[in-house]
Amino acid sequence: MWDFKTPGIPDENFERTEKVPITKEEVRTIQISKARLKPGQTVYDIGCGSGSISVEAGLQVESSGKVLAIDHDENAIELTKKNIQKFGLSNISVIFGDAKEKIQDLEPADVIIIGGTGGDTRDIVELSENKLKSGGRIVIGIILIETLYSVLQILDKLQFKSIDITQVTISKSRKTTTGTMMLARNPVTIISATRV
Ligand SMILES: C[S@@+](CC[C@H](N)C(=O)[O-])C[C@H]1O[C@@H](n2cnc3c(N)ncnc32)[C@H](O)[C@@H]1O
Repeated sequence: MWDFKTPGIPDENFERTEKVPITKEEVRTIQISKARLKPGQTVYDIGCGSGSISVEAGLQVESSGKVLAIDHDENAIELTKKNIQKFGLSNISVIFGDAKEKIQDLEPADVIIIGGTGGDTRDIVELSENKLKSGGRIVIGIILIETLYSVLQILDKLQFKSIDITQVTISKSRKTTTGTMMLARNPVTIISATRV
């Protein structure tokens, strides 16, 4: 059982597989912070991958809230279920399928977190507009510049305000024979906004 509510659970605490990418803990921490989660909220984690965002969100919204974790990859769904079990959470439901279809049947959300859905991200953002409650938050993690451009274009046309764009490049230390060097990871852009 994980005892802390602070975002940024170390990656090594999650079950991992080679087949499923995980949003690294430092980026995850920023995403969770931008989501401004509160107890009792309903959250979608779209492209849940390892389920690390779902677990962090599940802890933040507490047992009075819920998280709907969606992925179209069976390996991701299986891994997410393992991590939910590992952290002993009962407020996360897992949905297998394409988020563009599955999102249509979901109850309205307070927060939608979208991560690494590549070419589908623009369409998922567009569909999210009608699924977010007024005042709800959207947080999008983006790696590809094509995705970034398409999301910026669509966000401007939708009913969102306070659009914030943050790009981070995390470097992590590695010991060498002569000292400690910093190794840079790829930049990640995090867009967050509030539904009007
Ligand atoms: C970078 S991973 C997300 C990592 C996750 N946030 C974590 O912390 O483990 C992106 C995920 O999005 C999923 N995905 C991509 N397009 C999707 C779509 N249209 N519907 C559902 N899942 C999708 C992929 O299968 C993949 O597991």
